[in-house]
Amino acid sequence: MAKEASSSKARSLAPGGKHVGNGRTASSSKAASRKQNRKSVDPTKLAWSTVHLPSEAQSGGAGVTESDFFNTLNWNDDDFMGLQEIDDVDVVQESRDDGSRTISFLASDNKLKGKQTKAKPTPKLDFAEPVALKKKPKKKQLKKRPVEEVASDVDEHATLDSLQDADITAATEEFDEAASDQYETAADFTLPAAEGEEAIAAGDSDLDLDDDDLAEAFRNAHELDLQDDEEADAEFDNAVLPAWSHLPLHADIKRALAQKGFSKPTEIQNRSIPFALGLQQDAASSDDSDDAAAAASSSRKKRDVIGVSQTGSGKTLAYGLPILNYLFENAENAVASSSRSRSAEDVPPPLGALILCPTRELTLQVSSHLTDLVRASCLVSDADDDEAEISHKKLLRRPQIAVVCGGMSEQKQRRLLEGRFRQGDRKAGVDIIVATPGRLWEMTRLDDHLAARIKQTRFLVLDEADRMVEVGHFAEMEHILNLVNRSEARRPSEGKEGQQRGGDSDQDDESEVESHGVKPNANMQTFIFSATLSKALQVNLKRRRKVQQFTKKRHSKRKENATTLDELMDRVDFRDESPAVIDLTPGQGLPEGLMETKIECVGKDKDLYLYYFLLRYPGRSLVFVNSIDGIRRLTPILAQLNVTCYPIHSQLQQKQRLKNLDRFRAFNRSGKVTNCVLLATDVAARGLDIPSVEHVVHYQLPRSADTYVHRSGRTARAGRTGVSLALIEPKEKTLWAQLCRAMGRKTDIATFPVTFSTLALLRERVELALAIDKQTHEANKQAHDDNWLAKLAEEADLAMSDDDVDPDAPTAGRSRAQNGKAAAKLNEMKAKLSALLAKPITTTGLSHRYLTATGLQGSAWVDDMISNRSHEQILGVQNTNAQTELQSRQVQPAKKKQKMVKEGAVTNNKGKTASAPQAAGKKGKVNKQQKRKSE
Ligand SMILES: Nc1ncnc2c1ncn2[C@@H]1O[C@H](COP(=O)(O)OP(=O)(O)OP(=O)(O)O)[C@@H](O)[C@H]1O
Repeated sequence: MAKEASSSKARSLAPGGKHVGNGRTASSSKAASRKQNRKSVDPTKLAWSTVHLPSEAQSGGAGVTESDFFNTLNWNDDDFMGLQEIDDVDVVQESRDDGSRTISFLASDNKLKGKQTKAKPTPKLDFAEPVALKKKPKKKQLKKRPVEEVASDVDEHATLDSLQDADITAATEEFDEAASDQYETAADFTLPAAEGEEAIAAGDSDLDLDDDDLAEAFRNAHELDLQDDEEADAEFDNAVLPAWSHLPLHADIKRALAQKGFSKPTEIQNRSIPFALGLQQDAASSDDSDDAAAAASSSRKKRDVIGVSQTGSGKTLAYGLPILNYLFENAENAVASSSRSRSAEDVPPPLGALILCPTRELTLQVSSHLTDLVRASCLVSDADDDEAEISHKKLLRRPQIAVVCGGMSEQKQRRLLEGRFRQGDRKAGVDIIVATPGRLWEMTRLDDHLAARIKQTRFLVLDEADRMVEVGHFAEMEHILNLVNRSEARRPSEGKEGQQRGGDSDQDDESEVESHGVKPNANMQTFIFSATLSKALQVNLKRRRKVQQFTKKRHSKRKENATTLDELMDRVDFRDESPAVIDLTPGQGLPEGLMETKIECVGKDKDLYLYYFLLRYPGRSLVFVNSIDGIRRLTPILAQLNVTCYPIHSQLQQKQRLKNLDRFRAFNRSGKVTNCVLLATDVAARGLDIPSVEHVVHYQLPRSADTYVHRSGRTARAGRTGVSLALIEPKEKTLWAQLCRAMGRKTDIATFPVTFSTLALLRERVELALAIDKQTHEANKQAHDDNWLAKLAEEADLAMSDDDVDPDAPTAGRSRAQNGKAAAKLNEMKAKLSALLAKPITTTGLSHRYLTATGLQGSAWVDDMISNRSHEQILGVQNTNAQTELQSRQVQPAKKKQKMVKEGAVTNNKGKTASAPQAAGKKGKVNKQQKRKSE
């Protein structure tokens, strides 16, 4: 075997990347002798140290403040995040005759984390002949610490250079104790972001090593140890999860489900997974049973599925589990076969699944949901250790998921798509791509390799399908679907036989179109899911084969009168002649636990009612506004009123969008839901799964029933309860009636009970906040105009006086004195509002100074205080939640009437509760009449 050795310095600036260098000036004889003492070492045993951010970060060298510095960093690139380095280590690459290579790391003992007495010196990592390692030693009791932590401990006291061998040994002894399993250590080492959910969501958890040689060395290290996992791969005991026992999912997936506490499948999962796995051949919906197409398609084992079920019912796993199951079972085969075919013809390996979602946040969430399950499937518990830990060796074999969406670095997404190194192959590419159509097409059209992978995808998912195919929304969808679609001439609708195939063979139809050197996958399974796929759409999807729709004539006609229905039928090339349709929506697609309610009020009072609701019923509330301008107006007003709110809309930077979502999701230190508001446009209406959202408020009505359903579905998820409140102004009444009609609603929803005396007390606060906002705007505008003028004057080298005002400017004529006056007024209003906000609201008839003087009411309040039931901000009322309030009014109509009268609401002559402005107006009239009488 001819060997040709070369020494290299490797560098990487990727998260989790390493920088190996021997660039130290080693002119001394000491250095020379150190070189002589070098031997081949396991890279995972080296004492890597974390690379810290440049000192500008601390000094603000790149800007005025530290945050300025961070703002100047391009976070879309990798900067120094996660980089680790080591000096004085040689990376030696040796080529063999057969084309394989070996990589070894040469270093002296003092470069290791500890003494190497326990571990055998690592042999050269050999691609061709992996060396079987010793069985994994038992874990020690001491808790494992990540390498970075230990390495930074060392850094704190001295540089590696200056440390004596003994010091290094002492500093790393603790780590050495803990890291008895070298490959778990390696996994910690190479997956520093693996502990952070966000990183996983963004796809950072992969072995994201930029340097090929280094990563290959790690890969080999991992591969060598993979054989150790066999005992953990034991059969799953179905008694642990009896409700899942009828679904033959991979044992590790069942372990993950148990670990996540998903004790039984949700109904959509229960009904759709059997079709996807090929267990059930009749369509789930009974009306399909007489359909000859169903019989025809029974020859096909694994079915295409169209799933419709209410929001929050677990649709992600309904399509995710069959995909993961396929990939878990076929992982090794797929990679092995892909590498074979690649070496022969250089054909890109097929993609496992392509999941298309309408929003960026949803792509991240779907990816995170599936990654979570994949990670949970890799948990192994040691007999000595109660706590299960992730086996990174297992994780390496599991499907990799990458997100492709706008607003984030395209370059990084490209790199993530390459995936990590795996058996017998170089980077085999990720298995699952979760993408928004825009960015995916942008990347695909310039990348034949990616296009070829997509073309062969085994699964295609359209999540929120109705939205995805909405006319004019995702022009790029058409291009992507064209990639995976077979030629139109081969579609079943043209009457050609032979499209149905059982089994999973991907190479049995030679006549299909070829481009990019590959054919679309004849066995691709298509999953289409949404909470709002209309019945008509489902029926037509089932009958699509009967419709002669693919002639060019019809195609052009469709373009003119296209509907969502036609779009979906025309665009998706189901391989299954009659996809299984599982529709579990009883009618409107709203979750069972949702309590809908409304408040009718004049438009200018919406802010007041919103504030009332948010103050009276604290919790996690999602407020939908129709426009970005609306959000920009409301955010500062709520902030003035001390309501913690985070905006989210499409014009916000993606980083900020995600940050705001995270803040909204966050729990406080004691693990409780924080009282906060997410102010959102419909960018957050679909799919987002945020735990414990108690209220959804439609500040403005959506323009379609589907959007109303999706917005409302952000609460009452996964079997929980929640409230959806619509604020309806008079001009929205027609729209509301249309929405109700579209949802097939016969009776209107209940009006939310409002305590008008409390509302009146809040009016002053809201009016002040609005005035402050207006004044601030004016002041800002004035300052902006002044600055502009001053700048022009400065550039022209002119002196400015009060008279030098642009006569055409709207604020023209305002003197400095006037500006000063305005500022003083603004400060005064702010002070007044602060004083109001500092004092809790006191309900009528109650004095918080002289509790005992307020009789029964006061003593009841004291009782409530003692038993912790009183409202924090409104004295005299109990801390009830909106659901209880609504329920109690609905359950006790008689009591409700009484109470409403007591609270100031007026019932009209039809016995219905009057809407708020009506009530307020009538009350005003009544009071005036009484006043006149008494006079
Ligand atoms: N079998 C299960 N048991 C318990 N909880 C589950 C199960 N499957 C999924 N979930 C949980 O249910 C929640 C909602 O799931 P998911 O987001 O998939 O709903 P969805 O139907 O896609 O909602 P939407 O229509 O709004 O997109 C998630 O938090 C998920 O973890």
